[in-house]
Amino acid sequence: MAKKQREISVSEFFAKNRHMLGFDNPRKALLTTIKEAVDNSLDACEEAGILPEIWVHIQQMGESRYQAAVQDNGPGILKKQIPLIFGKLLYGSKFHRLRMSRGQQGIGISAAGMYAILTTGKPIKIVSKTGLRKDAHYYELRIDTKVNKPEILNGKGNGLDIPYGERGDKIIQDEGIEWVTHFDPETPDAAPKPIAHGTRVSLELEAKYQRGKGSVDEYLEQTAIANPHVTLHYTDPSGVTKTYRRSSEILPPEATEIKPHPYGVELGRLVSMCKESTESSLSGFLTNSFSRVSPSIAKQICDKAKLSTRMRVKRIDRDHAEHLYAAIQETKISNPTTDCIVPIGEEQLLKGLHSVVPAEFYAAATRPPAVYRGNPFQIEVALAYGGNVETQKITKDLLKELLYETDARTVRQFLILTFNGLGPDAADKILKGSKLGTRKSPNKLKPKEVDTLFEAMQSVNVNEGQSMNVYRYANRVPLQFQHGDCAITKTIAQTNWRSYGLSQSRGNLPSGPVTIMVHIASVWVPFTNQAKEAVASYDEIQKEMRLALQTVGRKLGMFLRRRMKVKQQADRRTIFRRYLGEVAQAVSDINGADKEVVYEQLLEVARKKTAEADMVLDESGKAIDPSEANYGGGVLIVDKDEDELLADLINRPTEAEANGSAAKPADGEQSELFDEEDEED
Ligand SMILES: Nc1ncnc2c1ncn2[C@@H]1O[C@H](COP(=O)(O)OP(=O)(O)OP(=O)(O)O)[C@@H](O)[C@H]1O
Repeated sequence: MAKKQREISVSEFFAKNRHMLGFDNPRKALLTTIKEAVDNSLDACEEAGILPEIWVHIQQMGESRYQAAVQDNGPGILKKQIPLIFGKLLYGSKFHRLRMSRGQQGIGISAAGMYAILTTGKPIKIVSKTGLRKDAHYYELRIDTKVNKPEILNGKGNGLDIPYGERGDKIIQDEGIEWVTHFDPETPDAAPKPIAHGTRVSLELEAKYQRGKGSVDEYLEQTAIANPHVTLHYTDPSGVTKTYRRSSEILPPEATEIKPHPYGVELGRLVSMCKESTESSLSGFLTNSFSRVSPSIAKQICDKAKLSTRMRVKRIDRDHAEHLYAAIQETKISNPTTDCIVPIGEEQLLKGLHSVVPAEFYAAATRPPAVYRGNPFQIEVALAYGGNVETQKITKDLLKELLYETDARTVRQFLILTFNGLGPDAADKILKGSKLGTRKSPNKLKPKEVDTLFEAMQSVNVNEGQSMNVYRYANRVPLQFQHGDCAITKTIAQTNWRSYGLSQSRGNLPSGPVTIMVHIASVWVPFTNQAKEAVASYDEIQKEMRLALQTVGRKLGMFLRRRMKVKQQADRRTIFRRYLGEVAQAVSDINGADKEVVYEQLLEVARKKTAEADMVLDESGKAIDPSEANYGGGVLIVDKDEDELLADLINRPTEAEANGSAAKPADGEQSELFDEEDEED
């Protein structure tokens, strides 16, 4: 047995356990590859203070083979770093620091390269350039899993330098190197600007392209929501390019790096920090290695641990460290600074959500920063209510393509798996509407059946059968898998949405036409696995999520209650007004009174009787002064008709009343005239 013992390299381990990194099936492998590359591009651009522009290109190379390429206008990578970044697992700039970024582990893109090599044998190709007049570098490399080291395959093991200018252009052409050279011109007649720097990575891998939930398309769309400062060009395998243009020209403020907080450091880490420290005294070690430790706090810790402040750090053994660790827990140390967190912000959240999810009502809430295990974090929530379901947004051609692509066995399963927020009840309703049997296979539908399915998807009202559509984000990256295990989903399901006007069965997501996005921003997001798919359930994190959800929930409840009350009273007012003309005429016929005066008086009574249409309710449903009607910020009400309805009914007389036309019960056609106006209302 002893002879069989040998070291296992980290890449050998992950090659066997690729599911841990998000490569469990061909469809997910394509998504993870794109995601790792795009997240890196965004991190690199933001760190360098560059407004990101990213090109994503997926091409089908064989039945189950795709090439995924991602290019950015980031700072580029130094020549000698390129092989290590893309050809060595656990190599990166982000792991050893506490700074908010999308990547943190140093595994992502090299793991994608390793998966590509394992499944197709094709090397990962990288072009990188650090300035307009600088050489670009082109590498084709593979990861040697036995030793976890890069192996450069082109340029006799040295890669290829591409000089600036025509000579370089020729090399690019001759070698067939893919590289977007210019930005799209801002106006059709403007000269296109050259791309001065950036990185392009392309990989050929065994993969499956399929839209719907958990797809590349969904990831890119959700990325656009949470990153309104990014322009994203996406060319899908059919060659269609979709561009998400940035809606904000402002980069998020730069995130600052912080030192670890003493409360967040475990014993083992404390021991290794002592070993690695170059400080001579214990006091110096404590004050310089941790945040929020002043010399006086350091003294308190040392006193409690019964160690001298001048003790040499190198002499600290496990026993000392244990005392030190216990003393840290007993000492009152203020929370870490939280200015290292950069939230998206309520305004940007509303903008982002509005640009991708058409709805009637939007609310957003950004909580103040908080701390878990010594790590600062911040929670944000945005909610959109109303609007069309995804099934109503698609074209018939797209439906045909989706039916062809899916591997769902039944049409019912296809509907649930493909469209966000479409629960089993809604799928059943559509099936019933289309009169298709429940067992029909989506790939085998006849053209006529596709037509009826499409019609049912457009016409059947599935608002009630919809379940809440949840977008989860960590440091602006969408999380698309493991919903059930994620603290975000759990907290949403534990929140009581019934009190905010939605229906919900206990412990489940509420139903209704609602999309909610929850963002956790942190210097270290506690993921449940290396594939970074779900957030771990720390009490502190769940508490902050709950508070943010309640804030937007209350605003939604207020909107729904207001809308219902106003609508009820508006209906009543409509009915009254429909008959006032007739009544005024009849009264005038009986007693000779001036019918216009009678009409005015009756109108006044009707207005008073339906005064609640003018009433504004607070979040607990109590009536408040209309001038104080205020959701407390972070709210966007979009639907024009709805807005006009509210404004008209709450604060102003109707247009007809204002110009006096409604007050004239002149002839027999009067009631019809009212009817028309009422419908408009
Ligand atoms: N497009 C890029 N432009 C500039 N630097 C990059 C680019 N892509 C990767 N890097 C550098 O390469 C390093 C390794 O990237 P990798 O995706 O392997 O890990 P990571 O982003 O640090 O962490 P994670 O494994 O959590 O994604 C990054 O830390 C970054 O410094």
